[in-house]
Amino acid sequence: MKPGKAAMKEIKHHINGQYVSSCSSRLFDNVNPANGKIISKVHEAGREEVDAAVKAARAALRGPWGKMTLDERTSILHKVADGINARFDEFLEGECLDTGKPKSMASHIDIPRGAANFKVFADMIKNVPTESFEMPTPDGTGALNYAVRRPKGVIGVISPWNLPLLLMTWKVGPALACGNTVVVKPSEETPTTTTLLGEVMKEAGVPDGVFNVVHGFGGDSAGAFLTEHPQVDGITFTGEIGTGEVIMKAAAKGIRDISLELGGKNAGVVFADCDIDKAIEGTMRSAFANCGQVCLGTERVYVERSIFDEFVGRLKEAAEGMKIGPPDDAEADMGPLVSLNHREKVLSYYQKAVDDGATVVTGGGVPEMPEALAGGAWVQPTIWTGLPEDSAVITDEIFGPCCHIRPFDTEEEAIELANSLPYGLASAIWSENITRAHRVAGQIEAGIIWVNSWFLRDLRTPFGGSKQSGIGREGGVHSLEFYTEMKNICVKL
Ligand SMILES: NC(=O)c1ccc[n+]([C@@H]2O[C@H](COP(=O)([O-])OP(=O)(O)OC[C@H]3O[C@@H](n4cnc5c(N)ncnc54)[C@H](O)[C@@H]3O)[C@@H](O)[C@H]2O)c1
Ligand SMILES: O=C/C=C/C=C(\O)C(=O)O
Repeated sequence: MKPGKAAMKEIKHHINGQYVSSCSSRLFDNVNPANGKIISKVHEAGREEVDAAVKAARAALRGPWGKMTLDERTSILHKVADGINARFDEFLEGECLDTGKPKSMASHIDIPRGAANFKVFADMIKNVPTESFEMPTPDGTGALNYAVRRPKGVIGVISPWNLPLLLMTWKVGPALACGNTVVVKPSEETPTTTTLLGEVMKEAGVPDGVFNVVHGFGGDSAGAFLTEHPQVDGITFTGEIGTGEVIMKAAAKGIRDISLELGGKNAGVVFADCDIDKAIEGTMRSAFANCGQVCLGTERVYVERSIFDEFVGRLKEAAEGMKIGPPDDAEADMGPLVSLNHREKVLSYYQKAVDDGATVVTGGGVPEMPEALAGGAWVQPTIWTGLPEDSAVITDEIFGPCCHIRPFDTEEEAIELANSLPYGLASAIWSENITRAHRVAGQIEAGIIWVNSWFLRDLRTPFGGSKQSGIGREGGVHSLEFYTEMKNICVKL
């Protein structure tokens, strides 16, 4: 190292309560997508580190964690939440460096939800009852059945890069509340906050081995090694549909349970009787928030013909009014995409839209940014009209700040268009006619429907996708269902 030059930060695995390097010394770059600069070097786990993490997690099931009372365990999880809040600025800095997202957004959504995910599920496991049934027996004395929850065991958690802390804790919170131990493989794009959480766990009194982190990529790397590991009892995954298919195959070996929260191509349906101010504001967020990198986002918008031109004009004006900027810019509405690689994918769809004959209402390219940010993964918010429904731009999840708007004439047509793809994660319906809104909500094939809102989250509600957008539900008691084994005890009286 040259004199005066600070050493590059290294991100290590967190195994059995210790930060450890990879035996292979294989490191990969963690890049700041706002300027293309390397933030840190990340250790890539091989089979050996993954095995050590899984073994630590298994041993911890039988250690102090497994012997704690529910009160002890849940009070530790409250301390984890408090620990995240106490180190709020460090989490915020780490999340925003990894993703480039505006601090104004991450400080309202990502980090607070990271803490809330521990509190909510700690409280839930204490308050949700299990069932019991009394039954008659031929001798007249009867029997009593009662169900108890037991931890599933070692849970493998594979999480994506778009809301790194939020989506990882959405799984780790309930998994630990239910008494499991975890091995987390965060996205290679966003390793920082998951690693920092290891320190918080330790400070909060979570016993060693309960929360482990291994870093690396998916196929033929840490992700695959973890999901294929025979000592992992359950796998919870959020990410792309294609990855979900691979993980499902891995889980089949040894019959391990899975929860899959996958992608989609969500439809917004805007009726002429909507409050158009609310519909524009909500569609803006659903198309462009987090630079369009939200699984619940709306990339297909269907608008009733009588308000189509007004809606397109106003969404264009709103999109053009957005400020694009780096995390520290308090005025910024939108940051960069997560990586230059992902920008290539998004821009390929921007080109495809033009090739397929779209009218580019706004955007369609790369914004001009100041010199210091020129190496970042910036992209313009983009709106199209005029594409045929079979264009890949309409059928594929792009995961960028873009949407296509198409007019419809009848409610039936809108429902048919919304349901036309093999995905079904979320949908947003805009109408002041509440009877119609209920009627349409009941017919749209998606796991999550918002009426006159978007991304309004109550953590007690079922969350997940229908069709190819996922398997299972998390949230509320549904998370408890996945992260516990229900055992029925039948006592002859
Ligand atoms: N339904 C939801 O709740 C939800 C939430 C957020 C994101 N998503 C979806 O996630 C996607 C964006 O995230 P992404 O690009 O990080 O997804 P991704 O599938 O590429 O990666 C997600 C994680 O899986 C790992 N992985 C990749 N290949 C693997 C393999 N063969 N075995 C094991 N692990 C593997 C990655 O390293 C990463 O940690 C979008 O499709 C989005 O819709 C869904
Ligand atoms: O990008 C997808 C966002 C998912 C959000 C949640 O899982 C949540 O709010 O719990």
